[in-house]
Amino acid sequence: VKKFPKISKAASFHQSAYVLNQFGITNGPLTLKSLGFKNGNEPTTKFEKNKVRQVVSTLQVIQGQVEEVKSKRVKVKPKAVAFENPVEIESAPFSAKSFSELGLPPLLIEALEREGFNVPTDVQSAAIPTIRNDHDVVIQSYTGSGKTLAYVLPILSEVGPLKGSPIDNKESGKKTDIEAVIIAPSRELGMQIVREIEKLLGPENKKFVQQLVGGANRSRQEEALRKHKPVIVVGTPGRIAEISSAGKLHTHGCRFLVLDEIDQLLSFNFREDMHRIVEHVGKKPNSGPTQNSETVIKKRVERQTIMVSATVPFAVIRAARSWGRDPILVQAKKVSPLESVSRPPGPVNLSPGPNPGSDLQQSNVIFESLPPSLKHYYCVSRMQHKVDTLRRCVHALDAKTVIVFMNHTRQLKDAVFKLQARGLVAEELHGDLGKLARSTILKKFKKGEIRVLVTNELSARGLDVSNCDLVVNVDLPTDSVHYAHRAGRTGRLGRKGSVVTICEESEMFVVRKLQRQLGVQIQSCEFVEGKIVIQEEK
Ligand SMILES: Nc1ncnc2c1ncn2[C@@H]1O[C@H](COP(=O)(O)OP(=O)(O)OP(=O)(O)O)[C@@H](O)[C@H]1O
Repeated sequence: VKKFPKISKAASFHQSAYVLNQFGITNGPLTLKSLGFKNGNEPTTKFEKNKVRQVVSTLQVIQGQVEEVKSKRVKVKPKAVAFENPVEIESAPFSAKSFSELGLPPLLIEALEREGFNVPTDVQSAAIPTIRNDHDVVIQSYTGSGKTLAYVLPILSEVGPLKGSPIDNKESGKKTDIEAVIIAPSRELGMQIVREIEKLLGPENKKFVQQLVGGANRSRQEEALRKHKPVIVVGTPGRIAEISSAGKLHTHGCRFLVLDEIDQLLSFNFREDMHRIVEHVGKKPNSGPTQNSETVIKKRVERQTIMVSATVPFAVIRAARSWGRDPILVQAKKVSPLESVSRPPGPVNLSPGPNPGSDLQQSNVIFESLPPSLKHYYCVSRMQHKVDTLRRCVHALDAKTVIVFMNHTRQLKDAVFKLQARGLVAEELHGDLGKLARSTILKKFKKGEIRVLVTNELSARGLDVSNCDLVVNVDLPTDSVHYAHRAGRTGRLGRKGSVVTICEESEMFVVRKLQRQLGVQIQSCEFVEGKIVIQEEK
């Protein structure tokens, strides 16, 4: 290996990249240029310098691997870096103070300001430049940290009416192809993403995004595709695959494919539809590859794949490697090659078996998935007293907006009946209700007209009710991934929130297991005379 004198951070970066190249373990397009530095020159701004520092330290970990392999003179093979030794970033090099620092177009910044979004969250600061520089990514950060805008903003900066100046956009109105496909596992989540995009587009440009979720009228959706010619579609896997197979949705030239809640999209019931989607969306090359010999960057001819979730079990890493092109793992204060993530210790089912989520149960949740501001408690109660304990819990914590999780619809309905009988404004939300009833209840809950929403796993993922201050598990979640998503309905975007799990004595071992797997303290508590009493653990 040729030795390079250490001149500067940028040069050191090139050295790392060069060494890695020699061993054939470059992480694809992770170069200065690819991260947005003009011509790969020495970075000048503070933001650019921070980026280099971060990328250098990321690559140094891999370089360390190379050195180790070299000294042992064994066959060089990409080797995953154990995650116990992650790339630590001292400060937050990607924390931008404003959206304009991230190079978003002026019209988009105007729209953000109009909607009251002034400062990007950490994960947005990290994800936006990485996606804008053409990388496939896995975005992982805790619930409620703003992952939706982390991918929506780079898409809107390339696609639709907000991408350029008003003058440029006279032309862009004529574009008719689908340019971004966003997949979400549930109708509710899909609609929520659509609303987030519509808010930014404004009433006059709403038609640029179209929902294609299941449970809604398919012919109306097809009619809207024909009539409005949207550039972004958001939908559930079944409906998108269905309309695409019928030849009514043309996505071959699509530039972005987003898989939101990717770990859930990997479950068995979505398998066929997901297969069709990843095989078809953006698969038609629109121009031949061009290669720049200096920087070894290939111009992208296929879609850019963006995969998102708060929980990233190893199954996601595997899927991302096969569906994405050298994907990069983007977290709140860290950007690293996906290669640096190794399989967590313990048994992991590597074959995509028939058991949905078997991987989720067997492999650890390998990243922080819970907001740090959350407080976790558990309270022991007999089965027949659980609803009464719930009621006392709501009063003791003086919670105003409460989401309660239960596992079985019949018991869920009973619980709502009991709460209402005791004077609490409570409603049920589950899959047995019609779609109209579901959206009406959700709207009322978001407006604060319902104090306690009793629901099941349907609402665990992605549901964004910003002022939810308490989550209660009346039935235990099936595993730590489900706990994380349920808990994440509160404490959104740095707000305070509490999670209370009501369990029987015989279930306490499950709570301890959750505590270990998630790396959080779940304190024992009781509700006495309208107050919460926290008990010291023996
Ligand atoms: N930069 C920002 N400034 C203010 N509010 C923001 C910003 N980014 C996102 N939000 C708001 O924060 C809330 C949470 O965002 P979002 O739903 O995207 O979180 P998430 O990380 O996807 O959560 P989950 O993992 O639960 O799906 C939303 O109401 C969103 O509008």
